[in-house]
Amino acid sequence: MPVEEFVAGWVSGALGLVLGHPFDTVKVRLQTQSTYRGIIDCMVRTYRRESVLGFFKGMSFPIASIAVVNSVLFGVYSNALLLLTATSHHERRLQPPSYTHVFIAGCTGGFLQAYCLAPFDLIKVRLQNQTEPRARPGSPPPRYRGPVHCAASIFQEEGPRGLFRGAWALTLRDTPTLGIYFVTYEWLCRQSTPDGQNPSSATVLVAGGFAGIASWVTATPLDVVKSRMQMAGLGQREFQGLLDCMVSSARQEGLGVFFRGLTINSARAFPVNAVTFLSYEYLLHAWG
Ligand SMILES: C[N+](C)(C)CCCC[C@H](N)C(=O)O
Repeated sequence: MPVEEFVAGWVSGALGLVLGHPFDTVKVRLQTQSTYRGIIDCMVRTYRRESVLGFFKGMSFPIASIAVVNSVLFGVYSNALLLLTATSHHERRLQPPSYTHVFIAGCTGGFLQAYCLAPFDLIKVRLQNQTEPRARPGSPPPRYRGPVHCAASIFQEEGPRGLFRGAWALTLRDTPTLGIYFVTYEWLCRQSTPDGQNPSSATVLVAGGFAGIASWVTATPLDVVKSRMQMAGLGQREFQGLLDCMVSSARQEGLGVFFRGLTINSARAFPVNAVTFLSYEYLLHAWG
């Protein structure tokens, strides 16, 4: 089994993540604090008070998890295509796989990465939703002191299965949308590249960016449901299941609820996935 794809997936995921983290910080602050007037106001105030470093708070944990998650996604995707079409990464430019094969391989990668991602994503969402200001002497400490403490508390309070809360919604979110991710990327690359040639760096950047947007736009409704199910069990309302969560959210807040965070997610998705695909292609080419 070729392993370069796993390593290239890991490195490219980490690069994309660093670039996207400032957007993620702004997104989380907008979602959890009501003092900002909008995206720009939040950026300006963060920069004034905390300098550029303010945008990179809390990045170490996602970096560790993206290493696992992205290497599984890209590694499984490429190896699934190898099984389906008997072509290696390099041979695929001359003998491009069908979009059906690309979609199946993408869904397989998405399905398996969702299971690795589930506990990491749960911890991230729980920590991101802690709105207490930084601990001051005398003030009660926040419920979770950090990622390790958060994982240990969930394990103790909700059992080992508690760590996989929302995993089903996450799997449903990621399986088809990562199929869409790779199909969009391949389609855009092929549109602007003569047959048999490697796509230019500019093409890879644009195709990767739009693949990220297409994937996030289609994933957003289930992203909202997933996050709500992950937060249940924390004294918030428990849902009977995924459908119950969807129906009651829509009833209470209208259909618009399924598109929360779409703008900032798309703004983040373009640079993150442009850089992810560019570095992935570059590394595999360099190891050629
Ligand atoms: C499937 N879903 C839309 C959830 C993610 C697709 C892109 C994954 C990428 N690591 C990123 O963070 O943007």
